[in-house]
Amino acid sequence: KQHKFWETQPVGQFKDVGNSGLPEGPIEDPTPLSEVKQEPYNLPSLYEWVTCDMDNEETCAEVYNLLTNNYVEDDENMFRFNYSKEFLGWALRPPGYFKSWHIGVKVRASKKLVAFIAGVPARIRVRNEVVSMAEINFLCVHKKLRSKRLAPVMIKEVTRRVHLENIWQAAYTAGVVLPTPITTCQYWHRSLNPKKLIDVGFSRLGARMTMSRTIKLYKLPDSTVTSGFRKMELRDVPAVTRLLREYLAQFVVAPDFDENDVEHWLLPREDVVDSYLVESPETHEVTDFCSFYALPSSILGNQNYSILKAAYSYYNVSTKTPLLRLMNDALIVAKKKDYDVFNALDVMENEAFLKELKFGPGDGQLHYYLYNYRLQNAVKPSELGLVLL
Ligand SMILES: COc1cccc(CC(=N)NC(=O)c2cccnc2OC2CCNCC2)c1
Repeated sequence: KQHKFWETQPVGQFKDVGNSGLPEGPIEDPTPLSEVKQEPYNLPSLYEWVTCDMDNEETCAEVYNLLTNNYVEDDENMFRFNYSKEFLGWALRPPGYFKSWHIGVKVRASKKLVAFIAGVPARIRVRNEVVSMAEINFLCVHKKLRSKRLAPVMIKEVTRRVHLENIWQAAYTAGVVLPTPITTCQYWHRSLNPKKLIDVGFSRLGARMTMSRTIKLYKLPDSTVTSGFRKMELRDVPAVTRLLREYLAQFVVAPDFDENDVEHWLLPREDVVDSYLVESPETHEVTDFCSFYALPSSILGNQNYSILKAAYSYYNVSTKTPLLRLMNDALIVAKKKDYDVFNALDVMENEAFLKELKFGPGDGQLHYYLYNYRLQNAVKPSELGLVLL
């Protein structure tokens, strides 16, 4: 019964794990475009498909409101992701994006948006193969329409529209185990505003710890310590692209960023994404890079606070500045920008700074998946160079 839908899909199946007879790579071959289903999948008659034009303020607000009230919550239902409209506009419109991959479901009668799923194109390298993929994200069904089996038909519809653009693979993450994770990551949190985190129930006062002792434990300097540390600017795109491409080459799965991608995904945008680099004062060479994105959460049911300001570690490269010092500067700027917590996954080389910089382990895991692409051996989180929003 479990995974009835996923057992029908070209994904690594649990029964095949460890079967070294199956080759690494695409599971199914591309279908000739003429044979791809031309018309949308059937929805229950009360509902209709809509394409959400994220250039349109009103549509962006509809998607924002649906996610704000119905998207992913933590395991204890105390917090819910609250992606901002600006963030959604950024996340869904990278170079080469397809409007047709921003898919909504509306109630025919009321025109109310009750479900959403989105994809964006990405070139992802898997070992030595660069594969054109869709990164699928923001699958959301209104709380009142759960268990109506809407998610499978939405996944089939976005897959159909991705196929129409001659793309046959996808990457996605989930907090739940589906057939079959390519890796499972642990998430970690670094308190920046411990008093608020304890007040809202995100953290608990440590045993034998007082509040003042806890505040002192997480205190950070007022300014960064690395000389040459500054915000990334447009003129830095070529250097950051070189630095990032060289760095990501070491991972089994990683984005194949070009300058256009770097300009979109890493140039700072107020309250969306922040990027800093170290430019050597002597040689003016860009030697290090760190970045984080802004993903607040609604706090469900607290008298004093309604929003948790969270920064999420994005891509970081250290070649001259020790990673510890680079990431501590990232914490310092995040604190300065009034973030309450700095989150990170144990991907790439993050493990090297998590414990040292006083991150605590989160109580959940994030699983990474590839669609229609078999990876012989599971990837360790430290071999993963891909961060999805
Ligand atoms: C604190 O507010 C939350 C609101 C909803 C869910 C969670 C727990 C959770 N599920 N966290 C993560 O998935 C997570 C933890 C650390 C880093 N990235 C993460 O997820 C990213 C990447 C996947 N898409 C969501 C954001 C926390």
